[in-house]
Amino acid sequence: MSSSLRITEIFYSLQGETSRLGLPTVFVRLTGCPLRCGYCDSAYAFHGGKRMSLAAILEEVAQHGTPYVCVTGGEPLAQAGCHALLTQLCDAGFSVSLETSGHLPIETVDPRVSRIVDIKTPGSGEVEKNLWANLQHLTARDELKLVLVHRHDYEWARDLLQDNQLFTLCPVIFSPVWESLPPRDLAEWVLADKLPVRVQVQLHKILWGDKPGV
Ligand SMILES: C[S@@+](CC[C@H](N)C(=O)[O-])C[C@H]1O[C@@H](n2cnc3c(N)ncnc32)[C@H](O)[C@@H]1O
Ligand SMILES: Nc1nc2[nH]cc(C(=O)O)c2c(=O)[nH]1
Ligand code: SF4
Ligand SMILES: [Mg+2]
Repeated sequence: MSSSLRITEIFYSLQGETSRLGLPTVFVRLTGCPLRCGYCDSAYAFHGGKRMSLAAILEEVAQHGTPYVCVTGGEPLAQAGCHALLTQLCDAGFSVSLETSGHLPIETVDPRVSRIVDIKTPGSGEVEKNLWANLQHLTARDELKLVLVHRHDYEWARDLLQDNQLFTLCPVIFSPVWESLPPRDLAEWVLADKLPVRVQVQLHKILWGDKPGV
């Protein structure tokens, strides 16, 4: 049934990631994910959730009275109805971003949406799930994100970006796995290599800790 979606949570917080960092934002977290990244901070969204109609989701989002909406999960694109949700949010005038694992096709996403496409690293345990064809669909309004577990992930990401000229497609974010890779180490590696990437630490976890609903 594509006119409803399974939803883990809808909440209002500061955007903690991407170039929209710090903006008051409504988050819609869709339930379910076909991947199992070892570091996942949203495993509570793998199962359960509440089935909601698109109209009910739109209504709850609108109640927060803020223009920025981030659709995430779980893996949002794993539910077919996600596309209609994204389009309806854009039609309603919201500025919409989508957090996706890069495992499912992004080219059918409404072009008004800013697509934040994760490239899964070896340290995630899910590197073989990357859908490399997605890279050819990225535009300047999208962002590439690499969440890094350790130095080996950093070198893998750096070499991938350099060998394939990925810096030119869209902004690139390097983010350390929370309380695993020290952010200062990542910062110093990027400075030493002079990489044109943005090092980003999850703002909401600095403010409120690692928990649902923030
Ligand atoms: C929970 S995922 C949901 C969207 C999608 N499944 C994905 O992986 O992009 C949202 C973002 O959080 C990142 N993330 C998950 N756990 C993390 C952690 N422990 N530390 C840093 N980033 C994390 C993911 O890599 C992804 O960029
Ligand atoms: N504040 C806040 N910002 C976020 N940006 C992306 C998130 C996500 O879980 O995808 C997230 C989240 O969970 N909380
Ligand atoms: S793809 Fe995203 S939601 Fe799924 S396990 Fe990985 S980080 Fe978690
Ligand atoms: Mg999160």
